[in-house]
Amino acid sequence: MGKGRRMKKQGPPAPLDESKISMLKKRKAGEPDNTPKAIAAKKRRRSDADEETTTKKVAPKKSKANGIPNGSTKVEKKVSEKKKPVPMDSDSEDEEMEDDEFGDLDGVSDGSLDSNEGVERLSDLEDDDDELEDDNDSVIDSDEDDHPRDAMFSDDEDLSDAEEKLTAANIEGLSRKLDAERQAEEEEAEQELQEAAMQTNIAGDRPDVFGNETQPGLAPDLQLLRQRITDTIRILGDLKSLGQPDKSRADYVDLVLNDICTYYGYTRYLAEKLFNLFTPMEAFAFFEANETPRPVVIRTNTLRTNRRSLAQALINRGVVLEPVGKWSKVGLQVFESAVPLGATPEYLAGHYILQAASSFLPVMALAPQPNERVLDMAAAPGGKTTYMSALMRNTGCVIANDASKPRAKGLIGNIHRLGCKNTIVTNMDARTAFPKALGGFDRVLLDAPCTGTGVISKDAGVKTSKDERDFLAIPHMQRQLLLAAIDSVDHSSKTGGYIVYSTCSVTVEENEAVVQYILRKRPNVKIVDTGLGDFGSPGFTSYMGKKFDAKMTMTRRYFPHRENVDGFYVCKLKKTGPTPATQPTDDTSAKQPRARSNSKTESTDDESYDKTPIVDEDGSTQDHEGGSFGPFEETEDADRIDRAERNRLRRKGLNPKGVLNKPKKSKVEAPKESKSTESEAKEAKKEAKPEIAKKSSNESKGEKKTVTKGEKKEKKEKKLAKKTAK
Ligand SMILES: C[S@@+](CC[C@H](N)C(=O)[O-])C[C@H]1O[C@@H](n2cnc3c(N)ncnc32)[C@H](O)[C@@H]1O
Repeated sequence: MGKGRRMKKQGPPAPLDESKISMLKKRKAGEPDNTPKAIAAKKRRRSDADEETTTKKVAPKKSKANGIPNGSTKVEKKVSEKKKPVPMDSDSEDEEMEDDEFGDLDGVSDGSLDSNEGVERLSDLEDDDDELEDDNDSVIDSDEDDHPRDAMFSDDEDLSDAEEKLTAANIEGLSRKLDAERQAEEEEAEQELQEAAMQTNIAGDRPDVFGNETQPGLAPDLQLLRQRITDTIRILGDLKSLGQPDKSRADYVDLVLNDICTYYGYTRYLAEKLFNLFTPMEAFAFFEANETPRPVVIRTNTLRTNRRSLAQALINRGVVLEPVGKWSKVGLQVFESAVPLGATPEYLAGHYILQAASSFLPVMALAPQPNERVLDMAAAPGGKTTYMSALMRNTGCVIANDASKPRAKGLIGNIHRLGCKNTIVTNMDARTAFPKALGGFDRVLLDAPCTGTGVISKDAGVKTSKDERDFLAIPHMQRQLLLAAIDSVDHSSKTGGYIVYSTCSVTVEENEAVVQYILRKRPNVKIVDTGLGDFGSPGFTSYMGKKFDAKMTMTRRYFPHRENVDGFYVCKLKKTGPTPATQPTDDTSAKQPRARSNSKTESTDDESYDKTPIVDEDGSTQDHEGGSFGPFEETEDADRIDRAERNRLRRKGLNPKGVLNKPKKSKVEAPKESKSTESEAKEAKKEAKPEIAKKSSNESKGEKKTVTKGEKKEKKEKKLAKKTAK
């Protein structure tokens, strides 16, 4: 298993410890380090002396994408021979992550516990869960120096003899883990030191980063390239004193973007889009974080067991783990494993699911309650559905829908394995199926299909596969889905009336812009607090000169380089009134019947009707939907998508007229999600509704057809009824 970020605790980043840098400086200068931390570390090392260890010279840390060294100094590493990586299954851990979170789960066992056992355990668990609620405050982060192991499971368990035994059994692995953590920290500090030295070197003069162009035809020197990226970023941070007088900011941005494309392998289009989300320095950290995998996390299935029993069972199998962080009561971060995590008896019995930490968040925000009616609109492979089912303690009903048949099969596999008995799986295009087929839900989760820019470390293909067209077509679909989600909720639900919208993408087009759009289209919803606390960062209220609703700060963003989790976005909405009777005709859901409502009373919550005009940063009122992301109207979206397609073909050297006039299947037809496999994507193509570009002109026909069929059916039924009456 790799070190560094994978070993790091998931959560808010710790503040930079400057003592680390001075400590390393001292060490470099040959001075003994007499800080209490260093003395404690020496003691620990001495007590480890019995352990069978080998001292190896390890090559400098390499960048995963291109194999270039990150630093120039060689580090002496103390490596335990017993150390094992975390095997996710017999093939590869990353594959398993893919499989679990996004892949096809055909063939997954449906669990080995019989139903009686399940029922018995359930009653135990309910007690456990109550304990969980009460004890959460006592969690001590294991990063803390004082007796971290004692407190490891203190959020959901009392300290006891069993815990001591558990700790003892795990102590060897944990000490190795601590060594690894310390080493990762030292490496990081070393790198910081080098960067600081580099910064000091260039602080005095104005470095000429434009001078060393790669010779045409020659492979770029990646180490030099990396150096130039850091230099340029440094210059961009203080252009006035470090920039060349004849060069503008745009010149430097252009240079660094080209270098980022060459170094990390992004298309220029995507590199620019992602770079613009951050300051240059932070953008660099983001691109770097995408090169290393996130920590392996499993979620305890509280329908089958509790976290403590699961941890004990896995520790007995040689797994080194600890609670994922204070923010979750069911997550366990796995550091090492002697066994494949996707094939343990506990896995097969449905005691846990491999699930990325950030995937917990939308469900925690939705907070489904026992006995509610809940819809998971895009559910496969079911990580979130099964969590919802567990939070509802197998009561009420979860409709788990997915447009892809093969993925829906995987969803069924997981539902069986984890023992969810309150779940019904449907296989429909959620844009048109809801609320037409079913509505009036207490809560709806829309974990939308997206471009996957938050999970590049899992799927590097995103770097080159997502183009302008995707960033128009996918947000378009997300808006349609979100409108359908809102219309499917019962605003007068006694316990709910909530919608959670989430994506594993970090772009504004797929997140704040989608939410902004629906706020304008559905004045009967308002943004509410996600309940996820301070974890993550607030959503953007402005971007590239456009302003969004002030409440957008209540939505949450998560980034690989900040929280060490997959990039994610979570927005919670509350429906406060019924869907307006007259809907604009530019979205599909507008043409559908309204959600089933239990009450005819309208909400009087004026706060939800935020009529404040959205203004640009220059003060002008946006006279179109969504500002620069709009106008989001069906026909105009189709035009934009067509234009983007023509540009793409031209860039490829093809004649758009010749190509586009041929009858062909559009890429938009299958809202290919970065996480799905190719076969799933093909299936999704079959399943998905007609392409958006064609849709604009055909939709009205399609709608008419449906209406005509419906009318015919109605007439027939009336005739039949008359006959019967006669
Ligand atoms: C981000 S994944 C969902 C992951 C899932 N929520 C989980 O936690 O396991 C998005 C899903 O949306 C599905 N999808 C795409 N277009 C859809 C549509 N129009 N209606 C319903 N589902 C759709 C894809 O097949 C994919 O499984």
